[in-house]
This record gives sequence, structure tokens and C-alpha cells, in this order.
Amino acid sequence: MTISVGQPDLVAESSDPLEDIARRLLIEIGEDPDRDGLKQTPARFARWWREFSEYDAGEVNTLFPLVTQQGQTVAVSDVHLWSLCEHHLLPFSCTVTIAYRPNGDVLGLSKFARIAHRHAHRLQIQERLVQDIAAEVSAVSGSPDVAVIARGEHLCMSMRGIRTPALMTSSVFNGVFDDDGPARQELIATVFPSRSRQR
Ligand SMILES: Nc1nc2c(ncn2[C@@H]2O[C@H](COP(=O)(O)OP(=O)(O)OP(=O)(O)O)[C@@H](O)[C@H]2O)c(=O)[nH]1
Ligand SMILES: [Zn+2]
Repeated sequence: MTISVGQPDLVAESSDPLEDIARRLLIEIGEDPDRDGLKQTPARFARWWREFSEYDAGEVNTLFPLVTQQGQTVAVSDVHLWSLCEHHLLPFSCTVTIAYRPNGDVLGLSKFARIAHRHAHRLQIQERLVQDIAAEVSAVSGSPDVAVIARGEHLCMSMRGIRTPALMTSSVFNGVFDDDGPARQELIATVFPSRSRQR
């Protein structure tokens, strides 16, 4: 039997593959996974990845019969999300506005955040995040008139690489919001009043 002295053992004692990956990562970056501060880190790493990837946003199908007049725009703004960029597995944070024109029924307010979190809790790029949110709001509400606008900061750009914090805006305008007509202008004026004054 060969005993290596001073080298942490690559083979983890746990049977959890995520813990094994964390242990290997710590060794690869020159750390000792057996030192006191790091002993529990592989288990925490495994819990965090499961918390992220097995996130359950709950039910979103609560619709109420429409009691307001047709043609009303409903916007839920400043929904704050965290997601992970699929290129570097680093976090990006987004502030999202979701708007729609109810088509017979209205969707419960909290359901917009549930939908948004569901799509943020997977490896994403910001352009696809807004598309995915818009598609689910349309599918659940039965309305083709949906707009989603996100502003995000990506740590893969802020803390590594070019190391330049910046804000990225991505948007989807479907149905009545598609052309730059009154519906879109009303939405921008309501949710981003300072920006609409600059037009
Ligand atoms: N369009 C878009 N790009 C993203 C998003 N998240 C990260 N990126 C970019 O994805 C690109 C990946 O580029 P690559 O050249 O393959 O990777 P890299 O060598 O690490 O690039 P740098 O970040 O420039 O160092 C980078 O420009 C990132 O800024 C996103 O949500 N949308
Ligand atoms: Zn990235």
C-alpha cells in the first residue's frame, strides 16, 4: 500500500458526487480540504447546488375572473432575481419588470415572481431569461400581450475577465407591445418615467 504524505486524498469519504467535486476543486486551487475551515465546505457546496437546481417555485395557476375593464395593462416591476450565467457559472442579478394585458382572467400578483424565480434557478443567459418568463406568463394567463424587461449585472464581467461593472438590459415585447405604439409607450412611461421623458 502506498501512503502519500502531505497530499490531501482526492477520494472523498462521502458518496455524494457534488461533495467529491468540491473536494477536488479545493485541491486543484491549492487548498487543503481537510483543514478546519474547509471540512464542511464540500457538504455546503453540495447543498447550495441542490438548493439552486432543485428550487421549487410552487404553483402558478391561480387566475381570477377579470373584474376590471378590458385593455388594462398590469405591470409588476422591480422583481429582484439572482441567476447563474451558463458560461462561467457565476451569478448575475437582475431587476425584472413583467407586464401583460389580461385576457379574460388575471394572474395572482405573487405568481409573476414565482415564474421569474423558476426560470432564474437554472443556468441562463439574460436574453433567454426574459424570453422564458414571457413565454410562461403567456401560457399561464392565456394572453399573447406580454412584455418582460430585465436589467442585470453579471459578476463574470464585473469580478473577472474585463472586470468592468455594467448594466445589461434585455427585453421581450409580444402582442400589443410588439410595435412601438401606445401600449409600449404607456408601459415605458409608467414603469420608467425618467426614461420616457428623455425620448
Ligand atoms: N449576451 C450575453 N452574454 C453573456 C451573458 N452572460 C455572460 N455573457 C458573456 O458571455 C461571453 C462568453 O465569452 P467567451 O469569449 O466564450 O468567454 P471568456 O473568454 O471568458 O470571455 P470574457 O468574459 O470576455 O473574458 C462573455 O462575453 C460574457 O460577458 C448573458 O446573459 N448574455
Ligand atoms: Zn458569464
